[in-house]
Amino acid sequence: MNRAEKAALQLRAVDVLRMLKETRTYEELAETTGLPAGDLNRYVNGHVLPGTDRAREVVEELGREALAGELDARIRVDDEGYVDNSETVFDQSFLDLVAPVVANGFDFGRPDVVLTAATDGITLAASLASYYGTRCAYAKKSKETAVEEFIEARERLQSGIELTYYLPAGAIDAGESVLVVDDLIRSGETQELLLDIVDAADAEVAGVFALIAAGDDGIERAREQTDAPVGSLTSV
Ligand SMILES: O=P(O)(O)OC[C@H]1O[C@H](OP(=O)(O)OP(=O)(O)O)[C@H](O)[C@@H]1O
Repeated sequence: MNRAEKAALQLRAVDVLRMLKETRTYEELAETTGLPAGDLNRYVNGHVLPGTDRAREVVEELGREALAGELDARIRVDDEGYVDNSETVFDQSFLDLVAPVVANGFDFGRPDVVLTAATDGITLAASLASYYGTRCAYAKKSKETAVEEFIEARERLQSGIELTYYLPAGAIDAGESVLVVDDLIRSGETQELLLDIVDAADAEVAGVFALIAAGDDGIERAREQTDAPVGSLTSV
């Protein structure tokens, strides 16, 4: 890890601690983290940065658990099992905290492109792409007027409706590594279409990630389609 990477990790740990501090006293934060309250106070106030080992623990272990807890608190599930996660996908700052935890906590290789499906996956994909310093692309259910060539993926859904996703052909180049992400995975149909697009582009799958897995079907379906790591931050 070079000096800039160390500094970035230390700053991300401070971001995670600040988020946790919003709903905790320093004593409670000390209990959650196992770190001394005095040190935490200095980190949260920006007087001192946590060392690399501590920073890594905060971001990778504590961060993942804490963010999953925060995510759970933001999810609303209605009587029919439909998930409302607008509190999460509309909060770009929260997703900016999620990105490093996802990138460090799962075994995804560094992608060239983070790919999602419009609409709700876009803010997560943007945070991850920004974290990795790579491009973000999203497939849409309709064709953009001025674009001439598309990569298309079509599927007949369980409901019987036929769904096509379109991605401008230049968005992914052959041989590139693509991390496929979405806010939610339920049946896995959307992820399957995105994986088909990666395949049609002759690109490689770096991984499949969803913030929320509604049941196991979608995750299992994605695992059948790729050997790359597949995971979610939480499940309902
Ligand atoms: O695993 P699946 O069963 O395919 O479900 C997951 C998809 O459903 C939602 O999108 P939706 O199609 O509702 O479009 P939206 O993002 O525009 O709301 C969600 O954002 C995922 O893309």
